[in-house]
Amino acid sequence: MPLPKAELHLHIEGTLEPELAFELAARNGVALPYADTEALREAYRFEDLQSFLNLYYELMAVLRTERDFEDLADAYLARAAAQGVRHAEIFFDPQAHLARGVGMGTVVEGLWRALGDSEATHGVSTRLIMCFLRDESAESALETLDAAKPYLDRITGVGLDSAEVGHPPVKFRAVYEAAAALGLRRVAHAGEEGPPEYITEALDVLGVERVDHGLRCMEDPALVERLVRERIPLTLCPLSNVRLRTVDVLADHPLPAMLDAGLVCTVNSDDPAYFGGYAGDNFDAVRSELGLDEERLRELARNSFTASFLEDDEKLRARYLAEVEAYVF
Ligand code: HPA
Ligand SMILES: [Zn+2]
Repeated sequence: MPLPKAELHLHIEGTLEPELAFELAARNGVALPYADTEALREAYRFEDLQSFLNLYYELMAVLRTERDFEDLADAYLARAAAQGVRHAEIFFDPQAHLARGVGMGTVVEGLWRALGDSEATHGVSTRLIMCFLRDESAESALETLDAAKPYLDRITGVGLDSAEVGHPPVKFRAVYEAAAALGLRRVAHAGEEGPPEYITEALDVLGVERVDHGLRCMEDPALVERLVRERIPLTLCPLSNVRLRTVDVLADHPLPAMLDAGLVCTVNSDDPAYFGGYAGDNFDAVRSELGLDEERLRELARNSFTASFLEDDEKLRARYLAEVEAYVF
């Protein structure tokens, strides 16, 4: 039995495996510019975040109907469950779909067809986090929040993703204020490719409760001290960092130093279909490549549940935490 864990940094569109991409392309009559799944996998050689995002947005063309989003989420939940994920807080990128003529209702209701009964079908509780694309305008983000208003009973929080450099958090001050007023939880990608100042700005201007990635905080000791003091969780994605060349090799990943510094780190998969592994694969990789011992792995699992947005179900959180403490490696 794998170590029980929560996944807090997972883009549902990034779970689109080549096999499912071709299946949905055939079902929807969409032509993909790749001969087969092998040729598509060949394209997974990324130079940086932008080269990944280009492919990530291109492949979304196959997602058209509620059933497509349901199948996508259902496939992810099955894989995640098999790797010990007991709770998943799942990002989605509505602007990438709205731009293709796929409505908010299709996306949210489609995902919900899988998420709504996932505790019963997969043994995985879920939350949905709607992300704004930071390389789109602030007005577009506000329009997206507006389009989501009929579905807020299904959406726990908002996030910020896509191309980071040149798109500082402050650009999204208004939409985060509006989201907070609607009672939504707030997270944001910061310090993946962008500078440590973006992390500070996400905290001070956007009021985020967790930082996605946050890796580059290590360049600013005063920021590390603050993150430790305020117990701000970071959702790290080790295999993603290697594939997007944020770190050269996994053995150089700062995770052990971050844990030693007292940061509340979690380990997640980001876009597992593209980056070579799901949540359990990321745990296995940091165990073998970074030499984390069992108590460090247990700490990461514990952090994943304490950092999760389970305030509306503390009994469930307590049950998960008890599973972590009782786990025998
Ligand atoms: O790793 C990521 N970073 C930023 N935006 C993203 N959108 C999907 N995955 C990512
Ligand atoms: Zn991400």
